Amino acid sequence: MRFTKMHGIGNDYIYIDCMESMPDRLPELAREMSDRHMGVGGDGIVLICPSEIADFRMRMFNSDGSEARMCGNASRCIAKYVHDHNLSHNNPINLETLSGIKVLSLNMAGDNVKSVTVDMGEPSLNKDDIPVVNDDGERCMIEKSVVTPYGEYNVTAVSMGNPHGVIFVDNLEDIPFENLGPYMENHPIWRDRANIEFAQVLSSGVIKMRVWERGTGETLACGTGACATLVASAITGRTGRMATLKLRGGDLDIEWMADGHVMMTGAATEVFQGVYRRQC
Ligand SMILES: N[C@H](CCC[C@H](N)C(=O)O)C(=O)O
Repeated sequence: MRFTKMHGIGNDYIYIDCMESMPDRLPELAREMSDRHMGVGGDGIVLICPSEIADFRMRMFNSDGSEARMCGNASRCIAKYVHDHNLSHNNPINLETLSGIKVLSLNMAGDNVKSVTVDMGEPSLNKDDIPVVNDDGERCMIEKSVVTPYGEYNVTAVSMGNPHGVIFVDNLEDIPFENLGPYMENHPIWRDRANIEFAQVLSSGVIKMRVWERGTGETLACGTGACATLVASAITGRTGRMATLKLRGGDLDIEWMADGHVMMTGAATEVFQGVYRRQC
């Protein structure tokens, strides 16, 4: 099985071109290929498939085998892949996802893809959309206090087509990330677990963040998580509607437009291609 290893500012996935055929037992394949010792190694797998309603269709599986409804960093890498591998010369490219069609704009330098801007669509703060277990009759969950064995934290729930819990802290160095991340990912307030973002606002236009992803654990970057963090920051008055999100793997420029759509711009990198011998 041929594959291409790519990353979006360090959020590394294994990309499989499924324009002709689709492997079976995808959760098992995701777990096996993502293993960093006995497989290829990655945060998960991403399938590039034909679509009847867009240019391409994305399916994305976390390293634990769970399928996600949207992946921001992978969307940018798909745009670069289909351009570089001559699958399409459209610009923008329409990508079908489980969270609707996303529009991917290639920012070119000559024939090289310098960066990609993704229209991530509109966020939702409605607890039913995230989904959050609704135990207090509130429509949204904004700065809700959650008591944990590691201290009390205020959580803001945002959907970018997938669930996010955003926690603002004074200093990212001072949090018990390895314990708090999985605890919050699996907290019973989430019906389907959640991606957890820890964010430190550095200025009105710069936010530093670390992310514990649902189904993968810590990643060096999370595109949907960066968008969710910007939205949470704007609605809680910490920043405006545009900021640079500084993640461990690099920066993303995010803007929450007046029309409600969130635009995310960042790099996409192809690292190597290979042939995988399936074990399962
Ligand atoms: N772990 C996420 C999917 C990957 C999202 C992230 N890698 C991104 O770039 O948006 C979830 O289960 O919803």
